[in-house]
Amino acid sequence: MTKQFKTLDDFLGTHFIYTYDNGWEYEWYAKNDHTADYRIHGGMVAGRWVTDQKADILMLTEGVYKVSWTEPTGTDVALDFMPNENKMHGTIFFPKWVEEHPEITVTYQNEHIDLMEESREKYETYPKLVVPEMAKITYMGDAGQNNEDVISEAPYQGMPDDIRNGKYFNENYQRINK
Ligand SMILES: C=Cc1ccc(O)cc1
Repeated sequence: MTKQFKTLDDFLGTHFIYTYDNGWEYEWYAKNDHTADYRIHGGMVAGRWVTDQKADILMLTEGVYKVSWTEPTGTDVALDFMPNENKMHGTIFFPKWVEEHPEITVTYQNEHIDLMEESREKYETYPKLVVPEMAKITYMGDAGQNNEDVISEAPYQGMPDDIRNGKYFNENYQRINK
């Protein structure tokens, strides 16, 4: 994708893959002006995926976007995207229990909201683990808003490469192998 990002509308509907400087690889989709979907390919909670997470999404200045939300696990997230520079910055605030039991969160969260809410009561919250990292954006795709095909299955080994190599979506940004 070579477009210059100028407005909030330029950002909404964009699908990203990026690698944090600590090596964690994430995939994130601006589904609409108040919703995000994501998949985690590498790092402490690799394998986790989430759709329809409510988020606050705004443009801070031309081409710079801020996204923040709080999750059923108690994890808080603040992301800053600078797509014109192929960079973003993310800060993840993990409750202590996610650091100690990451495996509980490695699933399609939407089908296990009760378990996330039970776990955040059962285990400890503090001290939180704060992970602030810069990331390099390795893929951007214009998926359009409210595209349910973007994040529609669990992550698998090689998925980011399939997406980057044009093997995952057709010309209408629909998933090829359904
Ligand atoms: C915990 C979720 C999460 C999603 C995207 C991202 O870049 C960081 C955290």
